[in-house]
Amino acid sequence: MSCDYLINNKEMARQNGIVQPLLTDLYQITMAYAYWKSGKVDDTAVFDLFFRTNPFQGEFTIFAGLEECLKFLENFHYSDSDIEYLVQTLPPNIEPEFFEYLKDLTCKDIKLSAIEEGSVVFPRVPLLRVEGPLIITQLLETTLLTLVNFASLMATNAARYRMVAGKNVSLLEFGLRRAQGPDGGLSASKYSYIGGFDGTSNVLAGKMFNIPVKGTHAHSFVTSFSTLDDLHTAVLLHAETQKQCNLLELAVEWRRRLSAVIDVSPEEASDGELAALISYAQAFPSGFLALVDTYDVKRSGLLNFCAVALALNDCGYRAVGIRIDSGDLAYLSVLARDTFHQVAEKFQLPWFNHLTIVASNDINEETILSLHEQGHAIDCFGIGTHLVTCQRQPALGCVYKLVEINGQPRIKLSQDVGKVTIPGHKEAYRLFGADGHALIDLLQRSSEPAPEVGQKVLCRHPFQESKRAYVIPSKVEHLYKIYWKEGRICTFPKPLVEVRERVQSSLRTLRQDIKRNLNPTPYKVAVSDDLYTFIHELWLQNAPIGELS
Ligand SMILES: Nc1ncnc2c1ncn2[C@@H]1O[C@H](COP(=O)(O)OP(=O)(O)OP(=O)(O)O)[C@@H](O)[C@H]1O
Ligand SMILES: O=P(O)(O)OC[C@H]1O[C@H](OP(=O)(O)OP(=O)(O)O)[C@H](O)[C@@H]1O
Ligand SMILES: O=C(O)c1cccnc1
Ligand SMILES: [Mg+2]
Repeated sequence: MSCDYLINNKEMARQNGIVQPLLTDLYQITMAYAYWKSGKVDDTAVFDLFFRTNPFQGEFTIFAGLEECLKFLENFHYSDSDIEYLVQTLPPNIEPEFFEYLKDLTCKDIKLSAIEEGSVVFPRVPLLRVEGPLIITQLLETTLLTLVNFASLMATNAARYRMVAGKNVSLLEFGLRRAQGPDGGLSASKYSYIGGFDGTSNVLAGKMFNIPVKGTHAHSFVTSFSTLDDLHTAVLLHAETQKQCNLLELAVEWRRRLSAVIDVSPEEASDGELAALISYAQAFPSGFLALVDTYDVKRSGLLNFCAVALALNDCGYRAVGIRIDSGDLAYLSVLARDTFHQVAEKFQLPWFNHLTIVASNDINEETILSLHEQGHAIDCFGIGTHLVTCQRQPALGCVYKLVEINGQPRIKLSQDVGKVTIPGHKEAYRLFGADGHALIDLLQRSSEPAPEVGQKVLCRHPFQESKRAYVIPSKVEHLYKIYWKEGRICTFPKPLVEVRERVQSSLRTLRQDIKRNLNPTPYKVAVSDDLYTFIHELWLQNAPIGELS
């Protein structure tokens, strides 16, 4: 606990400065005034934060963003300049006492219950339950939504990439340049890591969240060299003996010798590219990973890379690998691997077989699936645009709905049954079958006893009377923990690596057909018999009876 607290405090100090009470919609503050003016200061409310549909045509979502929500609650306070701004911005008839009220507002009376961050979650099951004074619970709406929506969408997207890539491939997030602004980029890096990426190219994300930072180099580095004369020095000190090696001479000689093995003439290969790779190798002799597609992978890049890698080997270093950023990634990666095998055999260097092949260039889930089908030799995908912009579905639709006020349930009706809210203060349970898989999520009224292992429970579709099933759970998981109460965090969020592990362990509890890419089976979310009756009675009470004329 003390260790968690330290981690938490360290990150707390680095909270994203723009997450603050005014990062909200104006209507939250105008409603707060109207509530205040109509004497609702002591009213208490319960809000549920949930989504209605899984993203990416999938049947699961990963819940993320909880830690940031807790930081927000902890720091919730209107500064003097916030109040000044509101005084200027709201209409002049606002009573000054309202601003005095806002000045003193904190989250000390809020209770926040939530599902553990990194868990698989499903439509309609509240991710957060926020209880407390009506005005403050209302004021939290937009900020909590913005903190949970993108985080969960991103973590889900990343987890889907991890699923299609499989566990033997590394995934790097390269998206900062394409992200929806700086904050979108930072969040994308953080939640990609949670979702199962291995690292990011985003240096600030690395520093802030302790995520491994990784990368190669750009085409501009290669094109900045045009001849071998562009090299300032040819020298590299030997890794062990520290003797001066002439890396340039060695590489040129290796290129000549290799041309027979690889069947490419050294005259075809670019000298500028060779100079660039030598220069990069001098700078990073132990971390030499070269971009090989600037001119022509087959005719230039591979030959130049192998020449520099063998020259480095003469100096006591092992190269790391290559990156391919254009062309047919299946074909070129296999070509590169075949080349490495040939070199390994010819020069008795077994490690050459295992050089890393990184692929990038507009990669998405479908590309990875297609590459797997075709066969490829890629060890690592660098993914930017499609991942961080969630191009396949740019938003998750979490909503924040009032379900109880002053102990009285509230229901929001809609012509669209899917949009009717499930009223009242509820608990959520995950029921597991004998084989260890999650079977169903069950919502109950909080006053009901929890379902028990081995005891038959009637699970009902919330709106379709005929859809119901008995479940005898082998395991019951209560999905909520209280994270915030009496003005403080009471369950500390776990460090990022543990949330990342939680994503994978939680996904393992889902049957394969729920996770498959094409036409996955929906996971069932049900309500208890009691809650079913409660919803429908309240529905009838609230739905006006029409008159036909
Ligand atoms: N073997 C493959 N199977 C399926 N998709 C692939 C394969 N190889 C590459 N791709 C994808 O095909 C697209 C190729 O895009 P595009 O034609 O714009 O790139 P390019 O011409 O190869 O490269 P650039 O324009 O950057 O020089 C990319 O999205 C890439 O990820
Ligand atoms: O393709 P993404 O998934 O977004 O990954 C990031 C891209 O960013 C880099 O180059 P950039 O796209 O800036 O230039 P290039 O496409 O001309 O290489 C890199 O080479 C990738 O192609
Ligand atoms: O390090 C890389 O290779 C990288 C980083 C960002 C974008 N594209 C590539
Ligand atoms: Mg690109």
